[in-house]
Amino acid sequence: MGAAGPLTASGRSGFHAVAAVRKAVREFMRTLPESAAESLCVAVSGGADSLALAEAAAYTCRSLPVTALVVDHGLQTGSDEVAEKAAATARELGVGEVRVLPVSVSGRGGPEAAARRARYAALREASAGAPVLLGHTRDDQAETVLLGLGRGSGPRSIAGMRPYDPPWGRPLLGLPRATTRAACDELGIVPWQDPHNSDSRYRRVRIREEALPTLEDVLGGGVAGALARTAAQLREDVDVLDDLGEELLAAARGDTCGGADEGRRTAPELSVPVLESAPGALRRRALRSWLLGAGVRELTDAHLRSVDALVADWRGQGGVWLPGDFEASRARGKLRVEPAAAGIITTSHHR
Ligand SMILES: Nc1ncnc2c1ncn2[C@@H]1O[C@H](COP(=O)(O)OP(=O)(O)OP(=O)(O)O)[C@@H](O)[C@H]1O
Repeated sequence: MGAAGPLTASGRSGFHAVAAVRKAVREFMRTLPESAAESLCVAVSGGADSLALAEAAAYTCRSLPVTALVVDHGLQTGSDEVAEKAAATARELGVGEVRVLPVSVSGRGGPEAAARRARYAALREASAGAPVLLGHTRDDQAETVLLGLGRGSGPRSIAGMRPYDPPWGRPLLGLPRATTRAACDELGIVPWQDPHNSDSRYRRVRIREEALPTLEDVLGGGVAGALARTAAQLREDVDVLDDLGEELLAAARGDTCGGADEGRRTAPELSVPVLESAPGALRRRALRSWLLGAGVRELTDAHLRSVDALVADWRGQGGVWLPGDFEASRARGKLRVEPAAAGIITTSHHR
């Protein structure tokens, strides 16, 4: 079809949605640091969002090598055909290079979560440091915010997905999903409909099909946009607080201007008096960053608050158990974290 070609050559009017998607990509590209804009990948599932995005990237970034990456999870029979069809459509839309990445899906958390992990890992590896554009739209953002609110998540979650969180780029976060659907119509392509997207056993699907329309009835149209705007405002605040948390962490580690030495960076002890003097919101940010840096994963708010209690509510309690068999403890005015097997004597566990 060579859609990018004929659309440009004919200069036909009426391609409003295609133009809107291209504009979003152009504006996104302007925000990238120069070093990140030498080549580009687009993650293409074959759905309307990522196909409209692929066309816009190929058209807008003609001077760059653009590669479409299609992940085949191999979960359903025929998944290879879906992937090949997505790849063929991306080629038709003008993408120069297209790669299908077969992945094997296994591990914890059910097939959906495992597929998602495998997909992001394969995309990251195949992109070799280039930005990877994803087709998340404003509606996806609104759903993410509502899901976070329903779980009682913290501000980082409610702040939603970031437009650029290297290597992931999300140029379409400001556009409604209807625009990508309309763009596909204008381009004359029929996108793949993921059966999961209409399976009401998924909470996200019910948010999309039931909760958001109800909220629109009550609050008026434009709720998705409003939620996305709230998320964007929150992101600015979260970024400031995160930076302050990092400063507190550096102070608690006793870093000098030159930064911590290598040994300290991997398992630094933190000064309790420095942490004690800070507000809880910053302290918990500093502790989170410290624990992640030490290799602790899957930290919940409850874990974080238990570690924080070693600082702010100290009653001589023992170590705090953390996922991955780490233990945080306090002794002689210092906090430390290390693998539990290292022999810390634990008098109380927070499992
Ligand atoms: N099989 C796939 N191959 C390549 N890219 C994909 C694939 N599936 C999804 N993507 C990319 O991820 C984007 C978001 O898709 P989807 O919402 O289904 O994925 P998700 O990562 O599970 O979403 P979320 O991040 O909201 O949980 C798509 O627009 C596309 O860019």
